[in-house]
Amino acid sequence: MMFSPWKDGRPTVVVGLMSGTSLDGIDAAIVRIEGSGLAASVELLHYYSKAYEPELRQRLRDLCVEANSNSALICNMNAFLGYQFGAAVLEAVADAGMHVDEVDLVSSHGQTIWHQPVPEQGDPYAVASTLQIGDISAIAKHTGKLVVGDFRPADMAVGGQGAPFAPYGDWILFRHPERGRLLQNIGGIGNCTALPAGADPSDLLAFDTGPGNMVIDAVAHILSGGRLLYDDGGNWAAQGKPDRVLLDEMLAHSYFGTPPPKSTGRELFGHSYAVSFLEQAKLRKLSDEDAMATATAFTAHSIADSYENYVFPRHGIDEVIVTGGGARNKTLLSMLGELLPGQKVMTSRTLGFDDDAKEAVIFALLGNDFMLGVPNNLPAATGAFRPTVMGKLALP
Ligand SMILES: Nc1ncnc2c1ncn2[C@@H]1O[C@H](COP(=O)(O)OP(=O)(O)OP(=O)(O)O)[C@@H](O)[C@H]1O
Ligand SMILES: CC(=O)N[C@H]1[C@@H]2OC[C@@H](O2)[C@@H](O)[C@@H]1O[C@H](C)C(=O)O
Repeated sequence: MMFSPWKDGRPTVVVGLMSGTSLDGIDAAIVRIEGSGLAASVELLHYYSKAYEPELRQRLRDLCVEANSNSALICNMNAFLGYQFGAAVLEAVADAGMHVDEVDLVSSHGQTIWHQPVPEQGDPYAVASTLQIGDISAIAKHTGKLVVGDFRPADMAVGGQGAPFAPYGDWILFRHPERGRLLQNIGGIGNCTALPAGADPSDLLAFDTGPGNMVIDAVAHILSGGRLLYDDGGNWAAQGKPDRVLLDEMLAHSYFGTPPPKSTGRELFGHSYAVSFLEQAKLRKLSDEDAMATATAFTAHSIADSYENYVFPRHGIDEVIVTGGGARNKTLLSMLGELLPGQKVMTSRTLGFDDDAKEAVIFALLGNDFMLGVPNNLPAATGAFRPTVMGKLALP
């Protein structure tokens, strides 16, 4: 079964949907794509984002915590989010001043609620697994569009981590013939892609560096009594000083000593991590400002240490390009700049690319490849033992 416009080799208009681990909402990128695979070229036509309402965000946060979650809640939310994603597609198209008939495909990441790339030890039933919810049939029936989604399990089924996928788009969007670039996304989790000058896809090195905003957000939320969802601009952290002793304890986490490929999520650095961090901060009598500064320094140091340990020994890097919501945290960026004195640290906006849209653009590319039967995982990034076509299709 081959659909137009892929059958005729025409450019396609795809709505890529991404809902990240920070649980902040739905990003939609409407793009025009020509070609496929790593040779594709992509033009961003419109970017639209819709924040989750606070109650929905809280329910999703609960779904990610074993003690607060159950199968009935997950089952319901899978369908509910499908309709939310469908509605977001229609809103994005209207916001772009386009008609839904102009769209060929919707490609949806879904909302990760569990990601376990390394099976639990000692359980004979344990395998690598990952769960992104937001039913693609609900999106397809709501929008009347073909929908591709549920990409990650396919990579795991061929031995990969099911993440990170960003390197695929980083290579298409940011590779440079003369400059070595290090792309650092700071969303809920931090993930990086090293693109040596004139990189070949097999030279790529990519992995999750650890927490992005996840710990910072949780600490801001708890310390503000639920008033703040994040530390705007990093202003709160800027008023404090990181506690070196606590920071060193945090950086001794086994995740940081594990060489790539590796990926992580709320399972390691979610709510319970933040709660135990705050218990330690209390024992050490840290002020709220110092606790915020320590949580922020934790992300900055985990990123810089990852580069020192795994990237710089292998690749020449000239510039570090930061994307994701963490690019708006000035304190985090200045800490990162201080820890990387030999590097030019900049945001992707400096290069004229709207960093908020990047991940949604990448999922549009992955969905387009799926429709052509083109392998869309990057074994160099995910650790898979072979390339494969990732995704599943729902008809309108
Ligand atoms: N003005 C701001 N100041 C500080 N931090 C901000 C600001 N705006 C956004 N952020 C941070 O960025 C986060 C959202 O980032 P982003 O949308 O890139 O994450 P995500 O895509 O959900 O996560 P991931 O990339 O891990 O899947 C917020 O939760 C917040 O911590
Ligand atoms: C399981 C999951 O949803 N992982 C996300 C998350 O957000 C950042 C990091 O953790 C990355 O591994 C991934 O998303 C991006 C898009 C990726 O696959 O590269």
